[in-house]
Amino acid sequence: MQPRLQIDGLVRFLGGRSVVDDISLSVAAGQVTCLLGPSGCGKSTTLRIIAGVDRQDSGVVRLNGQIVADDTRHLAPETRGVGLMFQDFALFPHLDVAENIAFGLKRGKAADARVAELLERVDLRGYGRKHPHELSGGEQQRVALARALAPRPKVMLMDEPFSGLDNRLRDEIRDATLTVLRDEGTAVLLVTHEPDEAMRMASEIALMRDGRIVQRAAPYNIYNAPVDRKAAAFFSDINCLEGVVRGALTETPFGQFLAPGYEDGTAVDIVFRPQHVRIDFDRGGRGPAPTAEEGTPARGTVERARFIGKESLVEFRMENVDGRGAGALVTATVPAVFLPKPGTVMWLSIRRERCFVFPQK
Ligand SMILES: Nc1ncnc2c1ncn2[C@@H]1O[C@H](COP(=O)(O)OP(=O)(O)OP(=O)(O)O)[C@@H](O)[C@H]1O
Repeated sequence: MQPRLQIDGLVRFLGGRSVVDDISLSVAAGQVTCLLGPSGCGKSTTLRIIAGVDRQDSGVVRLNGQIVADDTRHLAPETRGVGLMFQDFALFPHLDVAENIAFGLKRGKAADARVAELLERVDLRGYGRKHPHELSGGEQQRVALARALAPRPKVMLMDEPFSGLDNRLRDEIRDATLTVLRDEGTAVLLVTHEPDEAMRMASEIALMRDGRIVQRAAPYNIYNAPVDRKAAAFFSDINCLEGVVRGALTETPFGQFLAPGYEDGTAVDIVFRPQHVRIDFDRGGRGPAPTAEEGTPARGTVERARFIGKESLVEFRMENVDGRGAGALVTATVPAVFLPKPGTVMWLSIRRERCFVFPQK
């Protein structure tokens, strides 16, 4: 199936540097792609080029198979047939909800029917005659979504559309928005700097850094197979042990790790997430037996334990094991209240498949 949105080799120079540096991606009908990355990495500029409110220095934008921007062509934003939803989703204050939603439509029976359908869809039946100031933030957001969807855009561009909402409302609105977009079969490109939002919304995440896409994958894959240490760290706190490769292996307090493809002497980081650390009590100086999956357990001493709402964070100082990894700090999260006293000795293990070995930069 032809992608609804396709961009190839987009480049944009601003302030003497390329803030968008050779970006390519495509989004199919019914798919939500999240452009995720830290502030200033070029997400909004990419979106603005696709919308037609900014112009690329090179590259091609295709919507529904048609070129809308390349070296010679630049279709005006209003002729591109894309829906836009930005951070300040400002509704027209002097128009009521129904008039806001109908704004981009030709007046008539079909428009009335579409407005009624959308009011139903965003769960605002009976709100048509209200004015924006009579609505909560979440309700205004849903009107903005309905307004953007009214002309049945095949592609929807969203830039941090939920950032004005408070936390609890945000989750609810995100889910509701997703349902509506899926029902409409819209191809969505959503810009966000929040990994949680991307994990929650995306069929595919395009992780951006310094104007480039460093990894494109489904949320599960990007979380469980990050392309480098920074990509791993973007989604959660990480633990990092340092090692040196010898014979395609590297030694850690948790035994040897495979480091295939690295030359002897390469300095590597062994990266794993705190929620993938297993903790066991010390039984007379002994811990659990090593297994193929969990590797070799290693002993650590609790330095600090904190309860942070849903879970507890426990920090361990690792013991010296045959000269390996002495003094490394490892954090484990436990999904409950678990607050061992500082100085408590415990055994830590990590599932092999949850560890990533990256070259040190
Ligand atoms: N008109 C401009 N002149 C010079 N530099 C610019 C201009 N517009 C944007 N930039 C720079 O381009 C980079 C990318 O900006 P952009 O808004 O695309 O980033 P972003 O990833 O969307 O960030 P944020 O999440 O903060 O909006 C930033 O470093 C910004 O300072």
